[in-house]
Amino acid sequence: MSTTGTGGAETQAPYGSGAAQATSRKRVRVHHLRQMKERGEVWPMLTAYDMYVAKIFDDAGIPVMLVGDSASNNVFGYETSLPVTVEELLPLVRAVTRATSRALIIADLPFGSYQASPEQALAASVRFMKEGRAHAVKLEGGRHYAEHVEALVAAGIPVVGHLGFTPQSEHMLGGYRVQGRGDSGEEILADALALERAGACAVVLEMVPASVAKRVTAEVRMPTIGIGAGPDCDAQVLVWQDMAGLRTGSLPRFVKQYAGLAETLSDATRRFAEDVRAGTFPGPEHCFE
Ligand SMILES: Nc1nc(=O)c2c([nH]1)NC[C@@H]1CN(c3ccc(C(=O)N[C@@H](CCC(=O)O)C(=O)O)cc3)CN21
Ligand SMILES: CC(C)C(=O)C(=O)O
Ligand SMILES: [Mg+2]
Repeated sequence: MSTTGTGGAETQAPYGSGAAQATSRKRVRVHHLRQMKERGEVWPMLTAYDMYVAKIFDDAGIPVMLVGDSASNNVFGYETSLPVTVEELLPLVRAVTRATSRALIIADLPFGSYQASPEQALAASVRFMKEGRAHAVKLEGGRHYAEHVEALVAAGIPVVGHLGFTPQSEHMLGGYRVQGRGDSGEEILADALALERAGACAVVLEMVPASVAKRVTAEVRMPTIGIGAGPDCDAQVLVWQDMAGLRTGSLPRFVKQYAGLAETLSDATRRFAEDVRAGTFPGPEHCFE
């Protein structure tokens, strides 16, 4: 059932440069991630937590979205990543998968839902795949989670790893700090290789020196997804509210703002409030006879 050109459905990634990107309607699958790496195609990724936003990203050609445990901060208003639960994240995952038709949707396993054992990781991941309709899960950690990754992969669940600054371990890491400087860069590479051997399909590298990310990217076959990890990763991810300027105040150095949604929404809100107070909304065109 070949669809396009020379590649056919098995080898032609649904996204990519040129015509394939504009025309394909197929859902991205995990094997496409490695294909994009092999072709040298760098891809964009964003977090998403709800329907309208996920649909905009899907239509804009974002091939992979993450329903991050960063919903803890950016949806639920907790101070850190730690409090958010599977119960809180599941409906967000479900909304994002329901709202999209092309992007691959990754569910982030929250703190406490997988660390205890491969069995615990499997139980949480099955919920995200089954109830959330996610296409892959992500967990934080390196070689110590190789058995967890193996158990998930054996169950048919694609797994993304996450190394460098891992927010669920902020108390162990001593805050929001760059990881892998100096000799510890080797540890990150060793962890990435352990995850790959265990069957991970990609790995997030968060706040590591660009040189370390470049080296890891060269030495693993799975794609690396950078956030504060320099330009040589196979993909780049940002939290969408950071990218779009909905979150204001002091931002991490790795963020680039592409819009000012906070200001736009604040202006709209003030004008609505003004109109209501002045009696100029609703007008006749908003009323029924
Ligand atoms: N909105 C949002 N964006 C994120 O990138 C994000 C979340 N939330 N929540 C979960 C984690 C936490 N992350 C963070 C949080 C803070 C810094 C930060 O303050 N970075 C500073 C200090 C770095 C340093 O001192 O070395 C920076 O300037 O980058 C970085 C990543 C990344 N994740
Ligand atoms: C920043 C990304 C990689 C993440 O883990 C999250 O949003 O939770
Ligand atoms: Mg996360």
